[in-house]
Amino acid sequence: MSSSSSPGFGLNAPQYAAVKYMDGPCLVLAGAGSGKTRVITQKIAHLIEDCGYEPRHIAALTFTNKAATEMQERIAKLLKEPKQAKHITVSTFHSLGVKILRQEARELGLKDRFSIMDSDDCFSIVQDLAITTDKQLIRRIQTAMSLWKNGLVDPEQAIKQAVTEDEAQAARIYRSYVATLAAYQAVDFDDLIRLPVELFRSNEAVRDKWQRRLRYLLVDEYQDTNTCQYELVKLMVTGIGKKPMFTAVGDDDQAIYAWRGATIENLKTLQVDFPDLKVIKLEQNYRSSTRILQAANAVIGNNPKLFEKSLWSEHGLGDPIKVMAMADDEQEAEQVAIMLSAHRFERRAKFSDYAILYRGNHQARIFEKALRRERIPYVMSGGQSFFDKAEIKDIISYLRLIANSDDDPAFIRAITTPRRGVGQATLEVLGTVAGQWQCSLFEAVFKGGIEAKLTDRQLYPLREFCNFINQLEARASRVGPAGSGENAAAVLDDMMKEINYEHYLYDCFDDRQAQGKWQNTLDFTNWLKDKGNGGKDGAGEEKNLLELTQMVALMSMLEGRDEEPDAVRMSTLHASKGLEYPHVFLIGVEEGILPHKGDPDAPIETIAARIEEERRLMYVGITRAQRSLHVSWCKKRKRAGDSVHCDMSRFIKEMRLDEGDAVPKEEEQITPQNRLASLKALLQKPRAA
Ligand SMILES: Nc1ncnc2c1ncn2[C@@H]1O[C@H](COP(=O)(O)OP(=O)(O)OP(=O)(O)O)[C@@H](O)[C@H]1O
Ligand SMILES: [Mg+2]
Repeated sequence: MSSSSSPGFGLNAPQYAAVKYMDGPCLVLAGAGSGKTRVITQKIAHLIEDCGYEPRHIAALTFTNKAATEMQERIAKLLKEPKQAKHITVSTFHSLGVKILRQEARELGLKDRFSIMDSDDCFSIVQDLAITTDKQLIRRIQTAMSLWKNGLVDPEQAIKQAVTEDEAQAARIYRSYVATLAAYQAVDFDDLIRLPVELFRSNEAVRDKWQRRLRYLLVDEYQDTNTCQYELVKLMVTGIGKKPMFTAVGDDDQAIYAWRGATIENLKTLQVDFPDLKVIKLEQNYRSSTRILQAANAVIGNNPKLFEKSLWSEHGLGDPIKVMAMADDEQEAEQVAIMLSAHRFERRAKFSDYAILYRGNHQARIFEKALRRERIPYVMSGGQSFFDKAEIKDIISYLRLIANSDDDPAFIRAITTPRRGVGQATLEVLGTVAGQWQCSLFEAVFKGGIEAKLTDRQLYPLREFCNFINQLEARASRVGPAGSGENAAAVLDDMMKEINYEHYLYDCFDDRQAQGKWQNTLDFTNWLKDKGNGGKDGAGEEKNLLELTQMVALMSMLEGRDEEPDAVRMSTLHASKGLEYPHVFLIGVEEGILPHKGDPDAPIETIAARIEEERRLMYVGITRAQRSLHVSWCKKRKRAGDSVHCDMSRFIKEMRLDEGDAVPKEEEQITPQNRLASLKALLQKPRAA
């Protein structure tokens, strides 16, 4: 057992050892809540304060932007000079990729103002290339392409490897897709990591430069890196005559991204590739009370073990875990909302102390309604992100076009929202000639010969639009820390005024909708201005409009904005990784949902592997809770209008709850009718610590 006395930095002995270890590569392998992320922040402070590292020579990789922001704030608090924190690269793999690509774009034949396509853009591109509207098919092709990219398989290799006709078709589309992105001067999310890897592999000088730039690397949630990300880490830390300097932390029991190409094998590979890797294990959990931890250990005990681990906590037994069987999903949502409200009242807790966690986004809708009815404020993560809202994407399309006029998808969206007298027929002609001339739509508008293709009346609004974008571009490129004084805020404000977006919204939607949408765009532009000035307290780097645009593209990936009002967090299990909440409601824990039903025709070993991954997801969910955990499942659930019978998830049985962990009888459930009495009863009970 680890000692809980603190040898320094507020850490236990093995944590301290991991922080102090500077002789080479180091892997901290430990269960949930054991302080892995804390080791990373403390180690960064140690590198700066005690080892003479300059902040700009340190890079820490986190799994989400939110985690990165939090980490940077925490490090700032640990430093004698908190301002130094902003010079540390704390980012996701994808943001680091953008940083590298932005500086090395030319080496890759990209302009430095490349666009980043989100998965909707990519969906449309594949749709065009595959000449199909079959959404399932398009998604399958997208997934295949993503796995190829993450596995560092290029189109020619993919074509050669294809066995079935479906694979061959996907591989051919992959080849055209890569060419299309190149024509748009655009990259997709997978490229953000793949391209730096290719660059570092092929260009020793560039790799050397980045190795000198980033001298110590730290990786959080290492178990969820994919082949490509692992390759990037390796390329960044190894070189002839160079001692690899990095610390990775991870937990094989929390690997939940195999479906996106992540591979736990990377944990083993690390030991093979770096034979003198120092492996440190942590066993004390600082997050959860013992009952929660025991349930988590019991569940994950059903998976085969890669590494032996056992977690314990000093927090005492804690509240019993409550399992609730609900009649149906309506009742589940209603009950959870009422119970949460009562629980919060009883504990005098904040809304933000609560999280409602679920397997899939579709489960959230019914809860949103119930929460609204109970007047419980909530924020969503891992669902439809703020940045995926149509109005936000409209504004972003302008920003993207200002940054990169070759970005055809952005061009089409911006020129048609609001409409500027450019019709579909005009755009089709423009698209055809741009294809023939091998140039972007924007470029085609001014190319000699276009007059023969389009009438003056068609051409005029096109040119007016392009001139408008050019003017904004000229101003935007003057924006920035070293700019001539015109800041991102002014350019944004003028742009919003010029396009008269508010007017457009009121034209297209009813007043209430338009108002909501307009408020969203205001929230967005204000947030953007704030980021441009270096964030809330100016703790981050100042950013120009181009950098802001690229940052926004990344935000849409996994998460929402980073503000934290006092609200209940609603999140998918995937998006809850690394986070902790005093009180957690884990909902919809049924066979078919968690574990997810998956493909019934899959071969046995993949079914087994899938159940194991689902079990890890359950483990992640349970271990988010600090003090209380409620688990609910429904006997019936509506699916496509029909009410279908559901069974309790095997994972609930696997929690091996004892008598103390209550399963409330139906008559004990709180209903709107007996609610007052229930609340009174709650208040009369002695309050838990
Ligand atoms: N030595 C310690 N003393 C007191 N509290 C600690 C210590 N180490 C970690 N903690 C606290 O325990 C909680 C969990 O730590 P942390 O988030 O770093 O764990 P983790 O291993 O990264 O968890 P996960 O696997 O879920 O990402 C945090 O609130 C952290 O501040
Ligand atoms: Mg962590």
